[in-house]
Amino acid sequence: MTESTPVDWELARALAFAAGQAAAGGAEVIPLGEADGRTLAEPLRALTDLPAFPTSSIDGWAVRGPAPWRPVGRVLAGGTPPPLTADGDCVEIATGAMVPEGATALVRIEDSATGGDGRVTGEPRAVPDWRLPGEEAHRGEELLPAGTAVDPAVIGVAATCGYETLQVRPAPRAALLVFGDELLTAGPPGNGRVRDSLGPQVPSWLRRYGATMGSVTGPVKDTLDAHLDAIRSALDTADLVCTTGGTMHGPVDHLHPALAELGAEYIVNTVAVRPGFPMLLARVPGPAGRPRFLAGLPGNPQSAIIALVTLVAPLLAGLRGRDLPPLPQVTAGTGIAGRGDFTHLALAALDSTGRTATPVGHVGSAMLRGLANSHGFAVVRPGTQAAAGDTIGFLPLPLTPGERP
Ligand SMILES: Nc1nc2c(c(=O)[nH]1)N[C@H]1C(S)=C(S)[C@@H](COP(=O)(O)OP(=O)(O)OC[C@H]3O[C@@H](n4cnc5c(N)ncnc54)[C@H](O)[C@@H]3O)O[C@H]1N2
Ligand code: MOO
Repeated sequence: MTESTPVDWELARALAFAAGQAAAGGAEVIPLGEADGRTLAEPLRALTDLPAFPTSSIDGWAVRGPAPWRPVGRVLAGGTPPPLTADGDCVEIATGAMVPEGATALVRIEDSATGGDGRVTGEPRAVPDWRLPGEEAHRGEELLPAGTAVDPAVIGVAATCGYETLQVRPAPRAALLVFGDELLTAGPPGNGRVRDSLGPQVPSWLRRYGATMGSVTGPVKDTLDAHLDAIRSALDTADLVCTTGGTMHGPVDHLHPALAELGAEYIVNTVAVRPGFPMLLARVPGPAGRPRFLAGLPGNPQSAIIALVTLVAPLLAGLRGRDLPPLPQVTAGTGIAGRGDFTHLALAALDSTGRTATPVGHVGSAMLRGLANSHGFAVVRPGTQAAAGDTIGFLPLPLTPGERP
């Protein structure tokens, strides 16, 4: 049986992040429309001045010299107008159209009048109604640094600049293996059997942490051979294999023996955190020398999620070229007990300001009800306890703002 000293919780996060960073992929080129959630592998630079040409921001007239003006043509968005060569000439112009060379002002249609002789009069506004080249960005200017998280707005800026593709970090590919002969995959629990609650939820958490989800397999039979086969086959295509259950040393807990058989090297083997301490993260030799990872999530469902937020989230952040987000500081809404030498992660809900965290109920390690009512975990460090009003760390779940009241 493998005995190990539990690693401090903050150190465990840092080790997982560093392991991910060290194994992060280079760059790949993907179409803009597929880039949401990726990380820029190189800075995003303006390919031209932005706007790229003097652009009308109104519908009206581009005029030259003093009024009245004689209309000599029309320029629509998308066209390249001939220059206005003589004072007293104007062209009708549409919003978004290129302002002709020689124009001295733009006059809004509603600020103009056309006389019986067809000549136009009117007053330009004090603030010019056109956008100058380079107003938003100059050609070659860095708009966003490498390491920027790609979101829809970043995709929009890239499109504005004229990009069709982006150089981004590869998305880590994850697979999930669920261990436990006692698990049911359908119907209500009873007669010694429980429903697998991790197979259905862990892939969605992994996606929220930026992984591309591959196979989900289970329940895998409780034999060492079945574990080995399942892990080997998952490692064929995944950068990260998450397993659930079997992290302890019971009669049918085969994870540690399987890791030994695979020649895995522990990055973290048990963490000084409650709940969730039997969690582990290992590096497994992969084909073509590419590092692969196995995260062993404990079987108790809340403990499995704590292992995800503790080890898997930082690992994936490192693999994706992201930073490890610092823990926000919040105020404890009530007292929260410490757990001796271990860090206590207490499921908690934030108030509407997001600044006060109050523990919720139903938080046993075998329960999930508290998780579904929380925004994350209040962090009570070893040897401490929190009193109401104390400032403590808070580890958020990957929920979008407003998703959970
Ligand atoms: N002698 C000791 N036994 C245990 C200790 C200990 O310190 N000494 N620690 C307990 C703690 S803490 C945890 S956490 C669990 C972790 O055990 P495993 O990772 O080996 O998990 P299993 O034994 O396979 O399962 C534990 C528990 O969780 C249920 N389970 C498993 N998978 C699922 C799933 N996909 N969906 C729902 N429920 C699941 C399983 O039925 C068990 O009830 O070890 C303790 N034991
Ligand atoms: O720490 Mo276990 O992980 O209590 O459920």
